[in-house]
Amino acid sequence: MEKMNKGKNRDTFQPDQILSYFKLEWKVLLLVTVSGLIYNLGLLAGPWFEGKMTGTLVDILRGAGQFQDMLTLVIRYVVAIGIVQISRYMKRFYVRRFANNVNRRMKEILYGSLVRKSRADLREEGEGDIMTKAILDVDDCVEGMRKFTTEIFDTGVALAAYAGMLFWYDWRLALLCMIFPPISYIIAEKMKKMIQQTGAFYKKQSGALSTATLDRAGNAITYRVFGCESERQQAYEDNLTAYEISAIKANIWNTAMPPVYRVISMAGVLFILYFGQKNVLGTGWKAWTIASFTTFLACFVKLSVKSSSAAKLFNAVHKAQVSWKRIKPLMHLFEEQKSNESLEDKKMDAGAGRLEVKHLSFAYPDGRKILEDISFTAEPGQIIGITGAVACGKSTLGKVFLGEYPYDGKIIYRGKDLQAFKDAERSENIGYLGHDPELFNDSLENNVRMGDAVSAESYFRAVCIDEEIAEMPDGKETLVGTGGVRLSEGQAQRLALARTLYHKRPVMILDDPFSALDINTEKEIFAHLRQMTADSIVLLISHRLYLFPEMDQVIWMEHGRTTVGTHEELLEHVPEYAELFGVQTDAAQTDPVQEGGLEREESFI
Ligand SMILES: Nc1ncnc2c1ncn2[C@@H]1O[C@H](COP(=O)(O)OP(=O)(O)OP(=O)(O)O)[C@@H](O)[C@H]1O
Repeated sequence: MEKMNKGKNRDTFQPDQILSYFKLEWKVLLLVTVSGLIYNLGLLAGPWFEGKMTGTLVDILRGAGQFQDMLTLVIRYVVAIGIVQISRYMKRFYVRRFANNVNRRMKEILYGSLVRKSRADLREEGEGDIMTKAILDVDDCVEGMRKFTTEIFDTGVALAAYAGMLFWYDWRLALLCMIFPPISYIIAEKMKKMIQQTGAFYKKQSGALSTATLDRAGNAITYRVFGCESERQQAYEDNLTAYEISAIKANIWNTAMPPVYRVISMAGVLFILYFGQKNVLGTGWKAWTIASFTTFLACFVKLSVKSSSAAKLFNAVHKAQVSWKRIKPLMHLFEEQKSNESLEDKKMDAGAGRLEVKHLSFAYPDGRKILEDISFTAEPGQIIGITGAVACGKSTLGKVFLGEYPYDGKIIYRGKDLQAFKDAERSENIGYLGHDPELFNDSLENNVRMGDAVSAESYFRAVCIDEEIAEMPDGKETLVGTGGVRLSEGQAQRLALARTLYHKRPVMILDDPFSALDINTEKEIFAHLRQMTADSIVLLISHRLYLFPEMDQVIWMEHGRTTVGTHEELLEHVPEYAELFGVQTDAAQTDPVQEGGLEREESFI
C-alpha cells in the first residue's frame, strides 16, 4: 500500500481492475515466471528419463546394456529432480507472496471503503455481510488469482511442453488422443453458471449466518429476559440449515466436476494402447521402442492430469468472480482529505462563523418526511436547546449535520452550504455526540485522546468522572472493554462527552448527553460545557428541560416543524413546552436527589 501511494504506480493503479493488482506485483510475478518455467520445463525430464530407464533395463535384461549406463541415468535423473524441486519451491514461495501482497492490499482498500460508509448504510448492509465481504470474499478472490497464476505455469507451460513432446513422437496419435482434454474444458466452461450461482448463494447465506450469530450474541440477555430464546434458537437453526445446504451445494459443484473432467481427459489412453502397440510392433504410423511407448504414455497421462487441473482452475476462477463482483463496487482508493487551511487559520476561525439553517427539510431514503421547513440562526458562544415530543425528529436534525443523507434547504456555515463541505472540512467543523458512546476497547484516556498528545485530565474533570477514575485500580489506564462494556451507562456517556469536548469543533451537536446522569452532575457538567465552548455553537438535544432556562435559544420540535425562541418566549407561546417544563421542574423539586446546584466551581477555559 505504501508503495502504491507513491510514484507512478499510484497514477495507474485502478483498485477496481483485477489486472491492476497483477501489474503492481510485476516483480514478484517475474520471479514466479522464471522459477515456473524452469520447474515445468524440468518436469519434461520425468517422462524422458522414465522412458530411457525402461529402455536401458530392457537392454540390460537382454544382455545388451551395462549397469553403468543405468547408474549414470539414475544420477542424472536425481539431479534433474533436485533442480525441478528447487524451482518448484521458489515458484510456490513467490506465488504465495504475490497472494499475500494482493490480499493485504485488497483488504486495506475494502476496509478503507467500509469505514467511510455511513452508519445507516452499514446497518442496512448487515454486519455479517460486511464481515463476509471484508474477509471471505477477498480470500476467495485472491485464491482464484493465486491459482490462476500458479496454473498458468503448472498447467499452461506444462501442457504446451507435453503436447510438443507427444507431437514429436507421433503427431497423428497425438492429435487423436488430444481431442479429449479440450472437451473437458468445454464442459467445465458450461458448468460455470452453476458454480457461480451456488457460490453466490453460499456467500449470501454465510453473511446471513454471521448477522444472525452477532444478533444472538449481542442481544442474548434481551432474548433470555423476554423468554424468546427458543424462538431465536429456531431462527438461528434455520439460518444454519440454510447455510449448510448452500455450502453443500456449492461444494458439490466445486468438487464433483473435476473427477469427471479427469476421466474425459484420460479417454485418449485407449488410443495410445491400441495405436502405440502397433508402433512398437512396427505396423503403426511410427516405429517405436518400448522406451518411446512408455514416454508417450507417461507424457499423455501427465498432460491429462494437468488439463483436468486447468478445468479445476476454471472452478476457482468462477468462484473468485463471484466474490469480485460482490466487492468490486467497494474497491476505491480514498485520499486522506486535508483542508488547505493552516492551524492558525483554524484557530482564528474556530467558532467565528454564524450558523444559518434556512428552510431545512429532510426525508430518509424511505421517503417519509421527518423535518419540514426548519429555520434558525446561531452565533458562536450560544448553546441552543432542542427538545420536543418523542420521535419528533430531534436526533434526525442533529444527524443531518453529519452529511450522511442529502437535505433540502440550506445549512450555511462559514459562508458555505454544509453539503458542499468535503468530508475533512465537515469533520474539522462539526463535532457530534450521538446516543451510542462508541467507545473502543482501550484505556479511558486513549478513548478520549484518540491519538492526540494533550492530557485528558482536565476533560475528565469537566465531565465529573475524574474522582471515579482515581478510584479505579489502573486509573486512566483502565481498559473499558469492547463498546465500554466495563463502564456504567453514565460513565460511558460522560467519557464520550469528554472525548467530544477534547476534540472541540466550532459547531457541536450533542444528542442527549445527560440522559443517564442526575441533575446535580448534569448542572455541573453544563457549567463546564458553557465555559469550554465559549467560542463554539452547541446544539444540545435533550428530553430534560431543567437546564433550558440557561439556553441562549430553544427549539421546540413537533411533527418535524419547529418553534424557535428564548425559553421565556416558548413558555409563553408553546403550551406543550410550558407544560413539559412545569412537570419536570415540579418533579425535580419533590425529588431530593434532583436538588442542588454546582458543587465544584472550576475554570475550564
Ligand atoms: N435511519 C432511519 N430511516 C428511516 N426512518 C428513521 C431513521 N431514523 C429515524 N427514523 C424515523 O424518524 C423519526 C424521528 O426519529 P428521531 O430519532 O429523529 O426522533 P427523536 O425526536 O430524536 O426521538 P427520541 O425522542 O425518541 O429521541 C422516527 O419516526 C423514526 O422512526
